[in-house]
Amino acid sequence: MPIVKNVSRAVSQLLQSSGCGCGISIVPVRCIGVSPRQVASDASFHSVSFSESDHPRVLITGGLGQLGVGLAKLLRKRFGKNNVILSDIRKPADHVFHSGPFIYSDILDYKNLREIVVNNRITWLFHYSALLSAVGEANVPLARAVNITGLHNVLDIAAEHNLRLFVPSTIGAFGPTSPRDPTPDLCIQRPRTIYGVSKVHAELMGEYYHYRYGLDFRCLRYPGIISADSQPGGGTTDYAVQIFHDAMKTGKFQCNLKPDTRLPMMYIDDCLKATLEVMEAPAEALSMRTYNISAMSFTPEELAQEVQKHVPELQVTYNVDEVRQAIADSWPMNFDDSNARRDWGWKHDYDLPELVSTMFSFLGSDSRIAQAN
Ligand SMILES: NC(=O)c1ccc[n+]([C@@H]2O[C@H](COP(=O)([O-])OP(=O)(O)OC[C@H]3O[C@@H](n4cnc5c(N)ncnc54)[C@H](O)[C@@H]3O)[C@@H](O)[C@H]2O)c1
Ligand SMILES: C[C@@H](O)[C@H](N)C(=O)O
Repeated sequence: MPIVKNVSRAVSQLLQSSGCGCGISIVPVRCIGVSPRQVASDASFHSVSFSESDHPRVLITGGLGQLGVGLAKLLRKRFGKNNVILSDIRKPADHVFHSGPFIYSDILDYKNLREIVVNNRITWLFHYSALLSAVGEANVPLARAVNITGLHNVLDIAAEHNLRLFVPSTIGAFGPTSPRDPTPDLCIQRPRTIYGVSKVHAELMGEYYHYRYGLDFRCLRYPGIISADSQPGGGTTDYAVQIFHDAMKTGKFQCNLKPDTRLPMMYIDDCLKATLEVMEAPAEALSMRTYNISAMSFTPEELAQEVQKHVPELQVTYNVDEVRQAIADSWPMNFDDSNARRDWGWKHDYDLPELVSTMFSFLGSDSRIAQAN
């Protein structure tokens, strides 16, 4: 990107040499005073050691959703329990609260977020707070606030405090005019959901802050993620998690997408592995700042067939949700992640058969399988 780099360098030089005392900053520092709310930002964080170490000090926003608790577990194994703070606006379950530092953080509260970053000397931020595709369509003003205004807060704080920032994007950042089979990293992006629009905005703003202010922004476009011990938060791909629970509990599953709706999907361990890998990749390895990642792609019918290998009596019916179906029909069917594979060595571990057997071993399917045989 020689032109972009030159523009960025020229703007920085201009601002540095202006000497006008007008307060123009090369990072987007917001002029705010002391927070009137003296929030004890490190209230649940007394055991933190502030000794210097090589490990990053991590904050995860929106950490009580489908992906955040698993990410915290992985990062704590790598960097130490007290170097990773989970945050959310919800109350954590006991086992989550006792598994490591947890803190209240509303990403719409800029000053509180800044206090948390400063008081805990955060160096890496994983920004997971979001309203997903289906719940976003049900409450557009809230989705716009959380997904767009929240991102602005995070970007400014990350740039101001020199953080390495991870923001996940999604297959939902593409739309009906994008090539769908396969979908490359760089192509038309005209999504038709507020979720998708906010994620394209996040990709572009993050990359802009990278080139303009030097922010170390890293972004992966996740497929639909499938996990056993956490529930999805209201997306279009949720059916692919629900089928396992219903197969186990009732042996009946009603799918809200048509049987031939093909979407890219991934097991959570692969998703979290990719997230850590891209954050640890040397900057020189990254030819881009936003990458597709892919593992498998299937339809509800294909997933049901694989599930029936474990629960043969499973009955699947279809009751299509028009909103979700329209969203799914506009999304990629297959994701081209060749750039991630080439640049930083991305490689998935789970294809459909491994995904399904792993889900059942987590959910303890043995009794049902035994019954079926
Ligand atoms: N799960 C997937 O299939 C998937 C796929 C692609 C991308 N992603 C992205 O990964 C990230 C995490 O996804 P997830 O599935 O865990 O989402 P989720 O919906 O399960 O969790 C999102 C969390 O954000 C929190 N939140 C909402 N408003 C907030 C606010 N004002 N301040 C702070 N937190 C707030 C919620 O309480 C919730 O715990 C999201 O950005 C999502 O877009 C997820
Ligand atoms: C694909 C992803 O972004 C999310 N699971 C959704 O369906 O909205």
